[in-house]
Amino acid sequence: MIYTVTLNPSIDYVVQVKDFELGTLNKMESDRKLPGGKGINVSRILHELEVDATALGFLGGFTGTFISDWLNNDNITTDFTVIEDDTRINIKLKSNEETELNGRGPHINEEEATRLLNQLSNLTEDDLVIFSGSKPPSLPADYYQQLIGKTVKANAAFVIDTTGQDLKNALAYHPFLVKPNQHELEELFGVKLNGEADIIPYGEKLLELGAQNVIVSLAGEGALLFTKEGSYRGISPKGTVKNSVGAGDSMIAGFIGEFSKTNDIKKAFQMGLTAGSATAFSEDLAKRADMETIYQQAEVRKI
Ligand SMILES: Nc1ncnc2c1ncn2[C@@H]1O[C@H](COP(=O)(O)OP(=O)(O)OP(=O)(O)O)[C@@H](O)[C@H]1O
Ligand SMILES: O=P(O)(O)OC[C@@]1(O)O[C@H](CO)[C@@H](O)[C@@H]1O
Repeated sequence: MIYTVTLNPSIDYVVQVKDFELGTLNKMESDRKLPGGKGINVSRILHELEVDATALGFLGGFTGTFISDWLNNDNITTDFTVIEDDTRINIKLKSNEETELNGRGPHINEEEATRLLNQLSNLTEDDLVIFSGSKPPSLPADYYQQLIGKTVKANAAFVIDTTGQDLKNALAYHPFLVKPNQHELEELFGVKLNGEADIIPYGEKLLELGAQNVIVSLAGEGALLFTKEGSYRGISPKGTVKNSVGAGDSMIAGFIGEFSKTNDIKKAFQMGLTAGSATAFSEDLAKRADMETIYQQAEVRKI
């Protein structure tokens, strides 16, 4: 079974404003509320790809209810840990540029944190857990390490899509996949990277540090995949970008979903590129039909 873990879900409040101006009254042209949080997005795309997965994470309050109702309505399997505090609301402001305003996240008490940890006690070696996104500040600093410890103890595989120290600490436990974007890779190693030649040594370094597979995603420029057997350049389909929120999550879901069906790393990468781009070309996350339409346009070349 595949599990996604979202420690910090959100309602994504997507608002469209024409020529947004700071310090004045702006009127929305349109607004919509979507269930968000990186692992939840991964679950939604896996569901589109007809791959079974269960969404875990913390949900609470009226905002939490909105998210669980929405996912239940879409027949997405969930087993959330219910908390007392309200799940956050993140603002995605679309104007001449895209601006994001993300909350820090709710308070999570010790009993709630333990409850989610205990859910991982039932993992087996047939399971894969996808840990995605930020951690509310009230959780212990080593909470991701505790979750990964439980996963590894059960011989289950894991993917981690987060930033900074949590990502660094995870590498020694041999994640099946990590997927920093260029900015996250630069932050991780304290460097500025210009182009593929600069990026390649740092992608390889993540393999040396313990990751089994590494994707460095480069938005419209596609992505690079590093594996023990070789490296690949991924070229994304071209299209009109409507929304970049969730493109990275879609890429992870496409990759893992396809790998779980075929065990073929190149096909998995092609589907990762496809799902990321299909989301970038959609108002919300991609639908299955969007992915099928552009799959052949995504290219994978050996470096
Ligand atoms: N403008 C775009 N045009 C085509 N494909 C895109 C575009 N933006 C993203 N993608 C696809 O989605 C993948 C992931 O995007 P990106 O590198 O922006 O990830 P990310 O920074 O983790 O995204 P986010 O945090 O917005 O979810 C890219 O490798 C590419 O395949
Ligand atoms: O604060 P985090 O967890 O890093 O990111 C949260 C978030 O920006 O990521 C998703 C897109 O990837 C959105 O649905 C959500 O609002």
